[in-house]
Amino acid sequence: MISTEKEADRRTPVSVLTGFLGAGKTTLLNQLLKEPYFNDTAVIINELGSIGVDHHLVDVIDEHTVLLSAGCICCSVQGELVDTLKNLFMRAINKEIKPFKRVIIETTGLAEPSPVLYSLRNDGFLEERYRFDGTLTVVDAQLDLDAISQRPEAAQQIALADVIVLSKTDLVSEVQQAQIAKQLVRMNASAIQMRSHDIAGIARLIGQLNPAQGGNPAQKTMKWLTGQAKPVNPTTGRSLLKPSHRSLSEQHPGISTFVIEFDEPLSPIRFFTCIEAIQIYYGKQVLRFKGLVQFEGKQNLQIIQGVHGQLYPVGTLERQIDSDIYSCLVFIVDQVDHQDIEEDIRNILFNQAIRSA
Ligand SMILES: Nc1nc2c(ncn2[C@@H]2O[C@H](COP(=O)(O)OP(=O)(O)OP(=O)(O)O)[C@@H](O)[C@H]2O)c(=O)[nH]1
Repeated sequence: MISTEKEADRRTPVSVLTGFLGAGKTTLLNQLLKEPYFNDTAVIINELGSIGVDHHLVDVIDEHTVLLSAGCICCSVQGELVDTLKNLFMRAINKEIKPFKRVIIETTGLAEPSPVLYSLRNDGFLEERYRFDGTLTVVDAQLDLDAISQRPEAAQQIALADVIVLSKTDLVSEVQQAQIAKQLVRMNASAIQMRSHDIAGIARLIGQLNPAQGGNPAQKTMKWLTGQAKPVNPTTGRSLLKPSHRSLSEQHPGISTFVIEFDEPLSPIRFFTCIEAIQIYYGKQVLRFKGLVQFEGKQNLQIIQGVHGQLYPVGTLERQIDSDIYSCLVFIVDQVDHQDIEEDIRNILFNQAIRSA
């Protein structure tokens, strides 16, 4: 019965890939896009910073990859998302791009996924052509879930998940994995739990969740959408279904993002000394930083990734990018003055001094 209904629905499925800052969304997306099944996938990447980095980190960049930058789909760029979905459809119809069979939207780490659902259901053009397929939420297995769930965005992403993908399981013990899995069940009992290394298993789920046809366990999401449950943010009491059109700082109090650009190659020793000092000095106030950095003596840009105080192994961007940027670092911080941190970074990098505490 369900499969007949599924066959009847020819609309393009739209899956939302979400998860808190640095959880591993882009890493998972890259792995999924390597699967032949995902060849005909349109990807929409939403980034907070005014200079996007993530789209450079996605390995398969083609005409189907669209960047929505400088805002969060749950705040300022919701209209842009609607236009992007319309444009993709029209460009495929007009044979400007190859037809695509599914869409994956990678949200920012601060996004509440529900406004995406709102957009799909409240725009006649989109509703006829696209169907919401479900939300995959990536959760970093290293994180202290009690602490992270204090952030309303993170709690929301987990609560709305149809599939929870536990990432970085290689960095924690089996016991810790079992503990976090139990905690996640308490936060969302209906979501399917997967491990991020099970790419084939995750791939099989995408496009098949289809909450509207009851084929998926995340009834909660659909109840929220259809008004059978009260769709409010448990922390703020704010409706989850209305688009907010608020700025980043209004929507996510205390959190802000900024970009530091460098117009000369950096000394790697100074750079890593600087990052360590900044992490010690600002601690958990630096939620996330990432960037592309040109080091002295290196031909390719290096990929820098930091998540909640942890610097990840540096990667190399194998291809050249068409950009005016020499090196840039995007920071997402909580209650930090941008000028202070930028001054500290430039001081350590170029003058070897830091403000006293
Ligand atoms: N060891 C390990 N590292 C991982 C895993 N998944 C992601 N990472 C690393 O975690 C860092 C952040 O990963 P991303 O995929 O960029 O995270 P994200 O959720 O896309 O980040 P934002 O878009 O900034 O919120 C990178 O350095 C990844 O290499 C994993 O399963 N194991």
